[in-house]
Amino acid sequence: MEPILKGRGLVKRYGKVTALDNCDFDLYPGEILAVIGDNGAGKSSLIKAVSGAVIPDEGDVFLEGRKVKFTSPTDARKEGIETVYQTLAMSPALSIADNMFMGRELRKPGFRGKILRQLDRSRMEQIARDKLTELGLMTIQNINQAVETLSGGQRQGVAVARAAAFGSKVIILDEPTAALGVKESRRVLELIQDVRARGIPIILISHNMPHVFEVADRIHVHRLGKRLCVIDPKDYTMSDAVAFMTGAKQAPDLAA
Ligand SMILES: Nc1ncnc2c1ncn2[C@@H]1O[C@H](COP(=O)(O)OP(=O)(O)OP(=O)(O)O)[C@@H](O)[C@H]1O
Repeated sequence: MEPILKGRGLVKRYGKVTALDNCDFDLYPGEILAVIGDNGAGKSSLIKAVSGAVIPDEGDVFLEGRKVKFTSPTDARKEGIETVYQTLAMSPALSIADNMFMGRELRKPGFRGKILRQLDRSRMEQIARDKLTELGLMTIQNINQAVETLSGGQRQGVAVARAAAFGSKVIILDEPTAALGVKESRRVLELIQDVRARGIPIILISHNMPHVFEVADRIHVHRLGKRLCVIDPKDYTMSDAVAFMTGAKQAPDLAA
C-alpha cells in the first residue's frame, strides 16, 4: 500500500539547531498514526514540514505519491491537509457555523450571491448541523452559539468537524486532549475514531501515552530530529515507548 502522505529526507534547521535531521515519515490511508517524542525532539517541526507551515531545507513531501511543495498552510489545506492546532484557530465571538465556514463562506445562488455577495446563512447552518450530527457532536444545542460559550471538548469537536467536513484527505491533530478534562478527552478520542471510521487518516501528536495507546494504529517514535522507529501499540507497552523515545532502551530496527 502506498502512503497517503510521505516525507523523505526532511531537514529543517533553525540557525545552529537541527530540528529535523534527515527525517522520514509515512501515513497510510485510513490509519491513526500517533507521533510521540520527548520535548524538542522535532515533532512539531515534522508536522509543520508536511503541512506547509514550514518549508523544509531539504527533502521531499509526497501526497498520494505525487511530490508536493507547500509554501503555506493554505496551500496544504487546498490539497486536503487540515491541521487542528492546540491553540485553535477559531474566532471565539463567532458562531459555530461561522467558524466552520471561515474562509470558505457560501454565497447565495445567482445575483444575490455573485453580485451582492450575500452569504447563504441557512445553508451554512444546515451543513454545520449535519456535519456535527454525523460526527455525534450534537450535544451542542444551538448552531448559532458563540464558540466562546462551548466547552473545551466541544470546541475541539467543532475544529475536527470543520476539518472533516471539507473533503480533507488528512487531518493533523496537535495535542487535542492536552487542555481537556477526563470526560471531554474521552469525547475527543471517540471523535478521532469516528473520523477514522469515515476513512480519513489522522496524525495525532500527543504526550499522553494512555490516549496514544488507546487510539493509535501505529506509533511513530521521534527522537533527535528523526524517526527512530514505528511500533504497533499491541506489541509494546507504554513504558517501552517512553524508553525508546528517551533513549533508555534500544529501539526495534525500523527495517524489521
Ligand atoms: N522557530 C524556531 N526557531 C528556533 N528554533 C526552533 C524553532 N522551532 C523549533 N525550534 C527548535 O527545534 C527543535 C525541535 O522543536 P519542535 O518544536 O519541533 O519539537 P517538539 O518535539 O515538537 O517539542 P515539544 O514536544 O516540546 O513541543 C527544538 O530544539 C526547538 O527549540
